[in-house]
Amino acid sequence: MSAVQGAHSSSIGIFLRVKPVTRPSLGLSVNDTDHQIHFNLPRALSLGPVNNQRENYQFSFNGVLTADAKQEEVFERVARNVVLGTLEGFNGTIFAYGQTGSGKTFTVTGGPERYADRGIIPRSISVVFDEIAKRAEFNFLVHVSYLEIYNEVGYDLLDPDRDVRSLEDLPRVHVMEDDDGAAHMRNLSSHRAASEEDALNLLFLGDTNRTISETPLNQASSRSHCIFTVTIESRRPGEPMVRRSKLNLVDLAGSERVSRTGIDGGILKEARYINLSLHYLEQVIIALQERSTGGARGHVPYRNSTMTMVLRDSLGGNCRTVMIANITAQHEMLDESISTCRFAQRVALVANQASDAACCMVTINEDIDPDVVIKRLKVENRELKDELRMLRGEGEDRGPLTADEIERVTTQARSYVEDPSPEATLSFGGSMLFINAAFRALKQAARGNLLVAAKGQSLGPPIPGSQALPKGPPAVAAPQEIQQLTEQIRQRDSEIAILVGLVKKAQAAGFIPSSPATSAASRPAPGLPAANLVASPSTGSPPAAGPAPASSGPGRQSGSIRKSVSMPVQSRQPGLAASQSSSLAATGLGSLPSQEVLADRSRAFEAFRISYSGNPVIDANKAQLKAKYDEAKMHGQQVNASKLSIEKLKGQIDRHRTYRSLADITKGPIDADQELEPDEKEMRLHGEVEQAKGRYKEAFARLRTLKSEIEHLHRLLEHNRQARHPVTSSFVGLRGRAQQAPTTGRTGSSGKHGEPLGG
Ligand SMILES: Nc1ncnc2c1ncn2[C@@H]1O[C@H](COP(=O)(O)OP(=O)(O)OP(=O)(O)O)[C@@H](O)[C@H]1O
Repeated sequence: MSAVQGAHSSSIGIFLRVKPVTRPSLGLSVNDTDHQIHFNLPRALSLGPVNNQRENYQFSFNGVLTADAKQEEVFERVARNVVLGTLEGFNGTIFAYGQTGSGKTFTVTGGPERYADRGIIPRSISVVFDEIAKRAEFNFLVHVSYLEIYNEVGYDLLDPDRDVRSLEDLPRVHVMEDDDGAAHMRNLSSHRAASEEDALNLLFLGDTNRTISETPLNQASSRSHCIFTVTIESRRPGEPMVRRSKLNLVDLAGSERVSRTGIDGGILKEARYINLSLHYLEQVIIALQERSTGGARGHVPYRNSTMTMVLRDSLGGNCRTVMIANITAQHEMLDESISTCRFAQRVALVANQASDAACCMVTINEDIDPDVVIKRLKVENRELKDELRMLRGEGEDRGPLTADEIERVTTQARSYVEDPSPEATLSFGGSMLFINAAFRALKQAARGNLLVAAKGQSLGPPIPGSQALPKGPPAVAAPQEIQQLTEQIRQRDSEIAILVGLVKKAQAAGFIPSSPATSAASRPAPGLPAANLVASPSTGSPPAAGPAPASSGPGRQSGSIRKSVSMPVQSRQPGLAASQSSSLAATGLGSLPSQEVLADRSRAFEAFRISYSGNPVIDANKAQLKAKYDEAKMHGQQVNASKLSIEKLKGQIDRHRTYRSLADITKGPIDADQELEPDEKEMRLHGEVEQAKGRYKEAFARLRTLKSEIEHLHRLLEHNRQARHPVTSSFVGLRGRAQQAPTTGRTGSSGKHGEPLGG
């Protein structure tokens, strides 16, 4: 017998994710093509919450992620659209539901070991900032908050000022409801994240607080809910309309129920939730499901628990919501997996927003920003006052026009005269000062024309403050002038070639990392032979091949190098080496000895290296920096190893407690609210967890210190280079860019949420 339940007309998307196990149950088969999962239970296993007579169960989802699905696929199929929606102003929620150990945290946050294991949160952060970079026409503001709810109490995971040792050290958050029933978190901090790295650092801080604050008895990761929220605000510059949206990424507590069997073994009841608030979540879902399917249920019991209040907008509200049902393919867990699938089917029947919402009725959250409107009205007000004053013929309370203003008026008047279009206008607002200056400029133009007509007879001196308007076609530069300029350009190219050579040498010597910018810079501009970039510095003569100077080509890289190198301008005459040498000497490089040395780039660089007085200091700093990096790597490995061992131990504790709960049940009726006291084995495991945490904290604290020491050393190095050697600041600029490239990409993701990886 089988039961098929549909999931396709819902506005809450449901996805199934199956966690890989070494020996998957034969009673479970997943079909990714029709998005279904089948359970086939032998009668003997039909215990616990599983229905008494049925052996086959079948559930449909919007998508099924099999055990071999990678984190990237999960993000693309489940999360990307929701995340993109938040950039358009739609609220979004993604929540993971499933029993303890089924892979919720792995799915939402990610695994601690490999970069590829990053979960939905760090990937969403990347997408948010990538998309922001693409939308230059908008101004964005991103804020992050991280809330943990344990035993109905909310805790702020992002308080940077506290030394967190237990959950109680975290600031408490209170959920308040306004008149419209919307939930507001009092005391939950919200942090500005200006970049992906900022947001990843906040995630890392929250996860660290989450790990450290667990106490042996609360088992917080399994029994608490965590909600990472990204708030996005966007507007076009100067426009009053502002869009605000929220992305909630939710890792729910373990959903397992302790089940019990009636005396006759036939009647099965759900007896006890490990977490009561999930029971209330189910109540809310049932009420919403009844309401969505036209049932009589009017009241939705959101207020019964903190978590349902927080998620109120995501369930039956104005939000694009997706649920991930995490199950494990382990045979012993099939009853819990069926229970998770069944819950997902209920969720799939909930329609968000209005009752007529068969499809997504979620609305964009747009508001008028009163600040912008006020600013605009003030400007309008000022303009109107000016106009009024002009119409009344009142004087302007300012002095005469400045030379720049007169120049601007004259230029505008000239463009006006030159514009053949009958629609051309000349406007200076209400200012009589400007209008008069424009008249003077026009008069001058008219007199100029008369002058031409009168064959060169002047009508008098030009009007002070105005410029003669052009009387003919623009002057063509003299051939000598062109030649002189071409010569200057060639000399510049030679200077650049020398500096590019120096940069390469500096890279080879480990001064600066090689960057695409420098290597691209050393390539010739398109259409130019390579010889163009390595012209002989001793003569400053043009390169043998390639008649066009580098600057005339469209090579953008060459142009950018030119900008970043601050060479003195005097070297307009032949004899580059002399001017080059003096300019270098002026910057602390010492003088480059001769044209002969300069002709050989390796010798020139060596001369530069030796003459550079700051060298030993830099070398010492570099050695120190390397030592710090080595140490950081070691502590990074320690942090990861401790984290892994904490997770393993927690898994053991969970399993041990589950066995004990089941053993209790077989002995007779149990009190649903009574906590299991830890036994000897559990206490021992908790002790080991505490030790691992100690190691984790110690290594993490050292890492933190090292981070600031490393940053400090980097600053010192940059300072040394820039202060002593302004010319090489262009190298530093290149180096800075080369360093930034990876940071803006994935710095924070070198491990789980940016924590360092051992490797
Ligand atoms: N898809 C997966 N691939 C590889 N490892 C996984 C996968 N899913 C989970 N794991 C591993 O299984 C273990 C338990 O997973 P996880 O902590 O994510 O479970 P959970 O459902 O969040 O448990 P809890 O309710 O206790 O928080 C972790 O070591 C995790 O790295």
